[in-house]
Amino acid sequence: MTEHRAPRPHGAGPRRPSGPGHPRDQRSGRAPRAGRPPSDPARQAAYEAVAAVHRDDAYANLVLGEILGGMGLHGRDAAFATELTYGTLRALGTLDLIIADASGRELSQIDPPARDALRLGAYQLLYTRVPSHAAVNQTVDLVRSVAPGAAGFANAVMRTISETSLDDWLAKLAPSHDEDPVGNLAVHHHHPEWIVRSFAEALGGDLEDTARLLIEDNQAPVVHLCARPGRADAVELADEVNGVPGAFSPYAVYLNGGAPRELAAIREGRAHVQDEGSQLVAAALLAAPLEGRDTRWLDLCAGPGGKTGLIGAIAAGRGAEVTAVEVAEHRARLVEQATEGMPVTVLPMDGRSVGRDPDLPEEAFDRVLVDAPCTGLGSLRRRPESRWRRQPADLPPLTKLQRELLVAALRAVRPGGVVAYVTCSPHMVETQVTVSEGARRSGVEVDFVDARPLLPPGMPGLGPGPTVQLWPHRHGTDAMFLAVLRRTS
Ligand SMILES: C[S@@+](CC[C@H](N)C(=O)[O-])C[C@H]1O[C@@H](n2cnc3c(N)ncnc32)[C@H](O)[C@@H]1O
Repeated sequence: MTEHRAPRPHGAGPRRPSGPGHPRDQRSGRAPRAGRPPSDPARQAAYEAVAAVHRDDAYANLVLGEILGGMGLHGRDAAFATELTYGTLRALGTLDLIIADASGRELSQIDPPARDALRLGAYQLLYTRVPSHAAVNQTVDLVRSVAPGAAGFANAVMRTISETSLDDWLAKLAPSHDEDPVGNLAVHHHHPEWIVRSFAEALGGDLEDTARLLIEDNQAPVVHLCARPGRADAVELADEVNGVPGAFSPYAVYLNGGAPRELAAIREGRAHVQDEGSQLVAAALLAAPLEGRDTRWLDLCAGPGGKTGLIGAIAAGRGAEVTAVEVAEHRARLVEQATEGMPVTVLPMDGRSVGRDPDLPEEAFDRVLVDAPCTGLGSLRRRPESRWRRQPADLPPLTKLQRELLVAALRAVRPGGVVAYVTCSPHMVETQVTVSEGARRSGVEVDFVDARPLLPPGMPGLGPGPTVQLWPHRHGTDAMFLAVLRRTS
């Protein structure tokens, strides 16, 4: 196993307190022959993952697992590779500014393999405890193996970066806080400006709160389990998995580490992995007061089945039946797997066909969940690359689809029934605007139900209602949005 931890050198500039380090660069001064892979498998794995994300549009969480498995890396090597991969991908925009300045070149003028190796190298220099000489030498070795002609260039760029502390780089390259506070936050906390602006808008313009959110977005989230009602109890499950019961959801357990798929409770279908915020919004739909029949529930965007798994387990205890709709066939199959043994019927079809398909008649359901496809800006903690991949141009087609699905849901629900509209994005265009436009265009009369009392008592920071926005920095959950509408005619 390669050793990576080292005490932080005194006076080494602002670095992450718990970042990995390398105690001694055993290769210092020794150059490998061109074309040979560098000796450090963790850095090689991180490079392969970052390159695959940029070259093949891969998802880091998926591709890194395959790479680590293929290279047989585990323990501290795997942890170091993960930290380098995720940290580099999160900080990309800021690292690119620094590399461009240090090299005097546009990033587009640097060969992609050398560019990705430099990004990993700059991350080690500025955000970890890896000693500078190790970061420089290992990066030059890596560049020598992936872009042999660029080793001298990489050496010069890395040395230039290493001569300035992170604070000084940020002071030089970030816009001033007074003149451009959003631009300043974007560079300091590694988010594109348009995303910072959208978060600030959803937080009522409070930039200090926005900064807290951005900081939280750069942390790896705790894994949450959902103890399926009727199959597991959260307190007992917490004991079983050496976790702790969640702060808000009665079904939540926070894991202290380890691989969830190895847990017996997951294998046996007593629990599934699910962010606590997702549990809360799904349970809120079922907590809304309802007069009359309460046995036909609809989940209009079900794949891969996280919320259907919770709703289906509650339906089993309340004598209800769930229709779960999912347009992507492979995701519909995942819903089937996630709801095995539950009173759930999965329909692999377009949720917008309400009223046009006999399986989805109008005015037929008592409770409907629309967990709409969205930008996912509320779960950036989980997908390190997605903040740089998402673009404002993604919004118009997504919001059109969201509106159409909400209209379909309002037609599918019976008068007196309730619809929960949910997104894992706090962007106002995907939340408030979609809800008000969807309700207006649906052609049915609706009232907003105050969603706050549908969440556990005493939850802080729920705002003025009637909709609810959860936040990573306030609730430790993804930034889930919830609006509950009752059809009145
Ligand atoms: C945010 S995800 C739902 C997550 C899911 N509720 C869960 O908790 O696991 C949105 C889902 O909607 C599906 N979808 C997109 N367009 C759809 C449509 N027109 N009809 C039905 N499902 C759709 C996507 O394939 C995706 O699986």
